[in-house]
Amino acid sequence: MATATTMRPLVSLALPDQGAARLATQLFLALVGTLLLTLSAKTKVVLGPVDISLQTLAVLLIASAFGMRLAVATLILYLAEGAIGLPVFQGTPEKGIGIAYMLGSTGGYLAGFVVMAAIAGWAADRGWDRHPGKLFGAMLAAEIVMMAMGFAWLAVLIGPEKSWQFGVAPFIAGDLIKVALAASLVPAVWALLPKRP
Ligand SMILES: O=C(O)CCCC[C@@H]1SC[C@@H]2NC(=O)N[C@@H]21
Repeated sequence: MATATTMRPLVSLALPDQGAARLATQLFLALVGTLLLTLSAKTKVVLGPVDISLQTLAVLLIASAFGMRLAVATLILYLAEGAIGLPVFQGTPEKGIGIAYMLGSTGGYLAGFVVMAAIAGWAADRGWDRHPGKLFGAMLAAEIVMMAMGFAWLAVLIGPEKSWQFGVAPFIAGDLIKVALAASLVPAVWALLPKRP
């Protein structure tokens, strides 16, 4: 149910108001979102147990364009595709597939993507996607939570020192740039759209 604090995210401009058409469009968007996530996972620089990729940028863009509910559904669909063995993740199929892969070195980030989408989508639902400063703050919080989850799981597997060395330190600068990019892009799209009453 909509509340007084709920604003419509970008995707609402393309969504039918109700009924089967709305559901079908949401399903289509979720599938397109998982394709984008797969492409972003494969756009990578190989480093070691965890590689550099564009996944955080994709998660943040999807979340701020879709809003919390559709973004979380999209991320869950993405994880489900991976769980049944589709090669949608950074290291699939070469480092394994399915649940076995998801319990490996990048499992914490994969779970973290869902929380990241929820935080950034929550901000978009409150109209923060129109303001670069507010959106940057929310996306930075989302990034920190996701990285903490990635770090914690990797620390269980290889210890905290190595987890910091291989799972956090190499990504700080690049991920900050992705956060800044996502936080600028979405408000810029809103600014280009004709003002609605
Ligand atoms: O196996 C996967 O598909 C998940 C890979 C997670 C990569 C993490 S996300 C945060 C950090 N930034 C990057 O560019 N790579 C790592």
